[in-house]
Amino acid sequence: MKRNETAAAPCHQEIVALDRVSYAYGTQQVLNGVTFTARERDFVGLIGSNGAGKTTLLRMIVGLLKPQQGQIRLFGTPLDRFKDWHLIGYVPQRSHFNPLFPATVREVVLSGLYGRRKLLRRITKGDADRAEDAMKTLHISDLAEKRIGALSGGQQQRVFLARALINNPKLLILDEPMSGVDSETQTNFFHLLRHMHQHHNLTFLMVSHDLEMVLSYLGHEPKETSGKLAFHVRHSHDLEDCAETDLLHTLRKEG
Ligand SMILES: Nc1ncnc2c1ncn2[C@@H]1O[C@H](COP(=O)(O)OP(=O)(O)OP(=O)(O)O)[C@@H](O)[C@H]1O
Repeated sequence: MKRNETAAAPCHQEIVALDRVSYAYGTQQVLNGVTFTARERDFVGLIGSNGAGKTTLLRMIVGLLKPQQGQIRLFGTPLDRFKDWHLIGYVPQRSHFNPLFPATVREVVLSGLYGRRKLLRRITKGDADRAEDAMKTLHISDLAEKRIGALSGGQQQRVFLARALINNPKLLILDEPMSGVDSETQTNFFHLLRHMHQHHNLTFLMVSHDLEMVLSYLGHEPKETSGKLAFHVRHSHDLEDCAETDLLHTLRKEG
């Protein structure tokens, strides 16, 4: 199939397109004909009550579940042919993380570099430098040797964000990144995301329960709804051109 050619200015390429996507677990229909497009530099908040199908949708977008009907395109390419996974950073739900996992912060951040088929690749000097950069950017360099399970919730969030940013992605997917941490940590983390959205060429797709903070940025009126899911969207126009930026370096320069 050809690249999707819907009207898109050079900086507003289609990033994620859901075209009548449906999914059922057995007889339980969870998603029914979901249609939505996220364009470059949109910040999309995916809001819905417990069981609305948010996680199911994210799992389909990252290729872990296959839609039973409909199609998903990433960066204009149908999902079953999409290979550029380095363009996508993923921040998982912290509650899915096993606190006994025996890895250091540096190892967790480095693991973001491994593409799906590169698990056995050797770590190059460039990889190591990139990890140091990501940790500096997120102010977690002093935690590099600590076991991830020994950190506070807010510190763990930063580690997972550093891991997601290590490849300089174009799309950042976050699954309830602010759950289970205190409100000050939530606010700081969201400010960091907002800053990244306003100043960098990044698209966000975030599942969240923290409605007030998120909706005050994205607006209370959803752009689209589908079943019990609502897509709240804010677009950033800060960058005047489409120049590529090295996210980690520019973020760090901004302090
Ligand atoms: N592996 C599975 N097998 C069977 N049913 C499932 C499975 N995963 C999810 N479900 C069911 O599908 C529905 C949607 O689940 P999903 O996790 O996608 O919702 P959600 O919107 O992310 O919910 P929450 O806000 O509680 O995380 C729920 O009723 C859930 O019980």
